[in-house]
Amino acid sequence: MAITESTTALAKDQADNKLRIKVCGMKFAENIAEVAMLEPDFLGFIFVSSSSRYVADILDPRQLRALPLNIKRVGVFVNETSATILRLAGQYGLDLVQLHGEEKPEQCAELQATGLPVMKAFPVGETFDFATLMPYVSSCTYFLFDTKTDLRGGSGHTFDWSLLESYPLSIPYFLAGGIELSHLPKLQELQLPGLFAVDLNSRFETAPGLKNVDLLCEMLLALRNKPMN
Ligand SMILES: O=C(O)c1ccccc1N[C@@H]1O[C@H](COP(=O)(O)O)[C@@H](O)[C@H]1O
Repeated sequence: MAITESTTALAKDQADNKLRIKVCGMKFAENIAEVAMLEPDFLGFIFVSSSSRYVADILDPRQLRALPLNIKRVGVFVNETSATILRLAGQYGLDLVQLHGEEKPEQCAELQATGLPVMKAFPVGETFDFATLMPYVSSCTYFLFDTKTDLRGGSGHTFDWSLLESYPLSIPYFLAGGIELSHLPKLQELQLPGLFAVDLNSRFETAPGLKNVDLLCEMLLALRNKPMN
């Protein structure tokens, strides 16, 4: 798919102004099929070998390619080469890649130029300097904000979401980091400019990569009709 087609297709997704939901860190075929029945907008797969959610040595790529088309497949990478990302994106039929390391704007641009949309993740500490985002504006379809910790991701910790109240850009973003069921009332009230999706991962697990389907079902049903902001 050419860059203009892929970004236009994703932009069309935003037309109804509904908050999107990504369930990340999926690993096991049966669990993936159960979670897919809940119809999240995005399912995420970790291609980082140091993660306990690493998927590449356990999941048959055909199972990922067989997911319903309305669920976008997101591959999560940390400081991986573009050649490897593109190879795995083709093999697993990824719709989008989430770059969770120190990837440069040039690499994001290189990947997007092939027609593969890029979501660049940024760690958020006690403060966040939005100027950090500027070099990435022309080379990313989405941003993702996750809690800054010693881990690369999947920490289970939240950050102060009110830091995003002054988000100054038009690029939509995913909110990540330790989101759990108890945050539901806060999420339902949340009004953040640019917020496009919430990302659910370790707080919905019974073991790394194994999601609690009942817990996710409760969260997805409650968030399904929430407007983005
Ligand atoms: O989940 C992982 O193991 C992981 C490893 C390396 C990079 C990113 C990873 N996960 C991402 O982390 C965020 C937040 O997860 P959590 O809710 O705090 O568990 C999420 O976007 C995952 O995609």
